[in-house]
Amino acid sequence: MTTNAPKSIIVIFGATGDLANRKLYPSIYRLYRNKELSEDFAVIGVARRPLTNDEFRSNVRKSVNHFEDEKVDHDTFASHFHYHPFDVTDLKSYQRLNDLISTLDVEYRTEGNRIFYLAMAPNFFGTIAANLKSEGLTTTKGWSRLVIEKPFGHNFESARELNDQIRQAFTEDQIYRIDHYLGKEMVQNIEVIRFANAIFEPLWNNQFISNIQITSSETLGVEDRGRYYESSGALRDMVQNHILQMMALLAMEPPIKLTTDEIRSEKVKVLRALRSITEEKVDKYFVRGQYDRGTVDGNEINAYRDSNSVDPHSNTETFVSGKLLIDNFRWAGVPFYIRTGKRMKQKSTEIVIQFKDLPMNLYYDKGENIHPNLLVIHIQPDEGVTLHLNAKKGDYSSTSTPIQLSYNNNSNDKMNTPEAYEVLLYDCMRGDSTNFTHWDEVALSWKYVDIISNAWENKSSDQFPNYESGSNGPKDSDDLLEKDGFHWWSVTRDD
Ligand SMILES: NC(=O)C1=CN([C@@H]2O[C@H](COP(=O)(O)OP(=O)(O)OC[C@H]3O[C@@H](n4cnc5c(N)ncnc54)[C@H](OP(=O)(O)O)[C@@H]3O)[C@@H](O)[C@H]2O)C=CC1
Ligand SMILES: O=C1O[C@H](COP(=O)(O)O)[C@@H](O)[C@H](O)[C@H]1O
Repeated sequence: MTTNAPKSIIVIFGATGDLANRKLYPSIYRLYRNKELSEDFAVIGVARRPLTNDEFRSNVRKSVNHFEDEKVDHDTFASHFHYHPFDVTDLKSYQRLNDLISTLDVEYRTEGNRIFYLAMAPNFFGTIAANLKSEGLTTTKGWSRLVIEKPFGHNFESARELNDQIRQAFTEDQIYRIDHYLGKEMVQNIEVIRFANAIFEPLWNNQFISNIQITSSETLGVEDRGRYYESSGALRDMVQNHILQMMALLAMEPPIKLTTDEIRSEKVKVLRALRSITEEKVDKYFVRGQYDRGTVDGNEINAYRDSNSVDPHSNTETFVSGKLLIDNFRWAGVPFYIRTGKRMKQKSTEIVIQFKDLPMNLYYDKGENIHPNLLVIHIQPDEGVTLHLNAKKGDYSSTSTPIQLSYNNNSNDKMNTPEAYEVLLYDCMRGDSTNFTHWDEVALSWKYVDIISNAWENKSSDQFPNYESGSNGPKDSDDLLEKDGFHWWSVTRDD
């Protein structure tokens, strides 16, 4: 991060909600504490409930009170926050919001710069964007930007409709579609590992890589989001966005420059090269699962179907694994296996790149079990990289043993690793949209995922629930790789 702190007013729609309190206020606090945000910033919170400025500031202070940082005066920090209650569907209220922005613009010297952050249910996105435009809030002497939370649509058609609505009010370069995985330190590190190291890029292709595995497992269940999750499921919730984004970063060609447009254009090419499957073949390439009761971290867990706001006969998947193929020169024949699920054994996001075996390995002749070379990118909770190699055992024999070269980002500088939302907010203020998703990426991802979700919607599973809470998902997911002669590399510490 540079120290060139941008000046702006951030208007948060949904200011009393979970996302604002749990993620956005702490992120703004950390930017402020790290002096990445100048004193010239103001936040306007919008929601319906009738709070005073003081009550709102007190809520903001509560959301950051776990930072016991003596260098920061929490009252001074909270004094930058202002509350403006109204129903976002009420067109008349936008004029008053505009007046408040103009007043604060002078007070905080923010030079007309405005960020509109839509931390609200997606059915409001289009209305808010249209109202901002029609009431003149997007016309300013500085810049105005729109940050949109997920989900961006429910399928390609609804995403296109939403995009058309938003594009009536904002240009593509003013729109920042959040995918919080793109703000994670080690996801951003994929490009650096690939393009700043001479040893990997020459091997990064189908001649040397046998398969790539992306796993994002969670121990949490659907919590109190049953209503949203019932209409989403793991495929829309995690695969359409986070998983396909990580895959695109792993598979893209080196961009000619590290600019937003060049990187995006390479990612788009990967998504275009994804081999589309027909509805009939979905079950050959994808496995779905739903958690049953079980034990996670020593706690007894109920089945998904027993969660709040979930249909007791629900057919929603809480687990997906799949085999993706990319039809281009670099990746022809290399499966990308993906896996994500709730209530699994461990919270972990990891990428494993498995290299092909040597054409003739002299140690096989000696009956030794040579471990394949793996490059593991640990996204979370551990952050780092491990390279699995073989070396001589430290004894008098000449036998080999697997060894690991590890870099652990957490142990180096854990306290300073920025939160994903913090990085993304900061990027938005600087006008850098590299780590946000372009419409073309969203559209292609939906088109790919729609075929799978249509197939599953047309044919309900008669096997749900099919994995125990606290496990690594259904057995079919293991079989998916076994058919190809592979297996999932473990993401759990105690396996
Ligand atoms: N929570 C999370 O961890 C994540 C959330 N998201 C996305 O972020 C968005 C917000 O989620 P979340 O914070 O959980 O939702 P919440 O339900 O917790 O918050 C919704 C907010 O919208 C306000 N609101 C609702 N209706 C209106 C209205 N008509 N006019 C003005 N304000 C209104 C509510 O305040 P009031 O009732 O006072 O009006 C509240 O502040 C969603 O799109 C979600 O998918 C994405 C990733 C993670
Ligand atoms: O977008 C989402 O992501 C979270 C997982 O995020 P992580 O940063 O904790 O890995 C997931 O729980 C949620 O269902 C989904 O909407």
